[in-house]
Amino acid sequence: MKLLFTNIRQLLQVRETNVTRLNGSEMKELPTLENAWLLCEDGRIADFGSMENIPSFEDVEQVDASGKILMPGWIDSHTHLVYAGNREQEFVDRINGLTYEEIANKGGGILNSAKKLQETSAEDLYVQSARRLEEVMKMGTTAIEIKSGYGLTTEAELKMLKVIKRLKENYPIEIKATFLGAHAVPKEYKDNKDAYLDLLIDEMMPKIAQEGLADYVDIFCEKGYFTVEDTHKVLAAGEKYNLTPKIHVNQFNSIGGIKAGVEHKALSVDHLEVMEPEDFEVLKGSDTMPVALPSCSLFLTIPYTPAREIIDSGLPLALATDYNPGSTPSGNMNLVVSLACIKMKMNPEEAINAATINAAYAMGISDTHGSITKGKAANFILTEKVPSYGFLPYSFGANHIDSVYINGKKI
Ligand SMILES: N=CN[C@@H](CCC(=O)O)C(=O)O
Ligand SMILES: [Zn+2]
Repeated sequence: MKLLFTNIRQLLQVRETNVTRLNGSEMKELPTLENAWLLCEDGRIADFGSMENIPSFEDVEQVDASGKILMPGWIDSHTHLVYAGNREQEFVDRINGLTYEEIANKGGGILNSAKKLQETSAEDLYVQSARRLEEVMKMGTTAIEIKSGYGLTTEAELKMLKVIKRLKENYPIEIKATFLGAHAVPKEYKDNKDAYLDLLIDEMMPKIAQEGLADYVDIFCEKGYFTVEDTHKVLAAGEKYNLTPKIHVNQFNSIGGIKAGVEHKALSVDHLEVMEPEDFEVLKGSDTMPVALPSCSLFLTIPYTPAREIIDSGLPLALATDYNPGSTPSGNMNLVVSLACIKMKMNPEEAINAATINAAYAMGISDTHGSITKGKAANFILTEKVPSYGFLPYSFGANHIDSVYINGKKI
């Protein structure tokens, strides 16, 4: 099956040879082909070029992209999309003055979602999660990472990871699964966190590994959740099962989690709303991708990740949604890219690079996703008629998506 896009106003993120990640000032450049064509074959990008030199093709389905932009689909490298119910009440509590921390201390927050999830059947959880997955795919997300972490018992963590597996089987979108058993300490282990970590390491991890349910391991390294020492322990255990770390750090406090992540060769360190000079230093020269989650900052009214300092110090940066019921009940990557420009002072080029090439790196799929490169997955956003790519983050709140393609098929 061949699919040919013609008269593309702007073909974005064109890389003749694969680029796995963009550091610092490299993020300013977004290679763009004006008035272009692109051919897909068997779900992959076969060729592309300028309309001035378009070859003649036979047996192709043609899409006229006049006035439209064709670009790689968004890659969302950090989500908690599998969850039960919602936390609308906590939203109202925060409007009325409580903080996220105060709500968590009262037994709300992650523990509230864990209770709901434990009481929800696997089937119901699947149906709720599938609806969210379909929603984000329509908004241009063509690859996504999904975490466990609202189970907090062996049974419920496995239930979450099996739902992710079922989503992988039933949807064309690329999905990576992350085991986040260390998301919060369950009530029953309030005074014995070590016993919970033992359960996580000695019972949950072996079962998850045996059934091949996770690609990555995560931990919420934060005051009131898990310490740096806990982080070392969980990540070292994950290594034994080939679970590469992708961790939650520096959301509210800088306590040394980034250093721990880098020492364990974390693929990414995520959140980073609070950064100290030593955090920048440990990231320099590492293979770890910093990931910012601006819609979490918007929803919780907490600081935004200091993107400018990160990029201007020569580091790479990726963007993701953090879609979850407590801190970010939104999986809209278009909004994330707008917020990155508006609130974090990233240029449109930097934000688009952060949500495509660098996001692919943070998900471990750089070889196959994230750019318009021959042989990569034919995963695209075809926009409505827009004047140029800068209009996408500028006109925030609108998605401007005409259609989304995954593996060369319109979804
Ligand atoms: N910070 C930790 N975990 C999630 C939020 C969890 C929740 O509130 O349910 C996050 O990334 O923001
Ligand atoms: Zn998160």
